[in-house]
Amino acid sequence: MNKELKRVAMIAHDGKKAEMVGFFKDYMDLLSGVQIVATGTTGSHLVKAGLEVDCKLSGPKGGDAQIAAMVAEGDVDAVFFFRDPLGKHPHEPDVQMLMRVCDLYDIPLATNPASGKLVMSGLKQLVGHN
Ligand SMILES: O=C(CO)COP(=O)(O)O
Repeated sequence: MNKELKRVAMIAHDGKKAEMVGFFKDYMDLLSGVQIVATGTTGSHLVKAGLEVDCKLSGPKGGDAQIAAMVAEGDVDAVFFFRDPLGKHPHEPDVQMLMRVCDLYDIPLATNPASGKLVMSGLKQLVGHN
């Protein structure tokens, strides 16, 4: 089945940012022409790695909430949110809200690189990408 892949969201807690940048370098081909939205600091790392990114606010300052709103409005096709299960996050309610909204609207949500790989391979099939 061929479907247009318009926009994906990328978010990583501090302990996972380097892993996220490495992860996405493997999917540059698939992502060419796909809009990327990210929380502020994650986005700045991805920009440094050569991606074009719509950077929202930093997560603790409302970035997760901004991306949740985009998901609710049907503007995001998949969310890659590499969470740090060992960290404490002052904006944990926003984190939970983003994940809840993904579940509510049945939007693929990968919270670690292993599930990220599976979502990416699903997206490849969806868009008929080799
Ligand atoms: O806190 C985050 C996700 O909850 C990520 O935010 P930053 O990308 O701004 O660090």
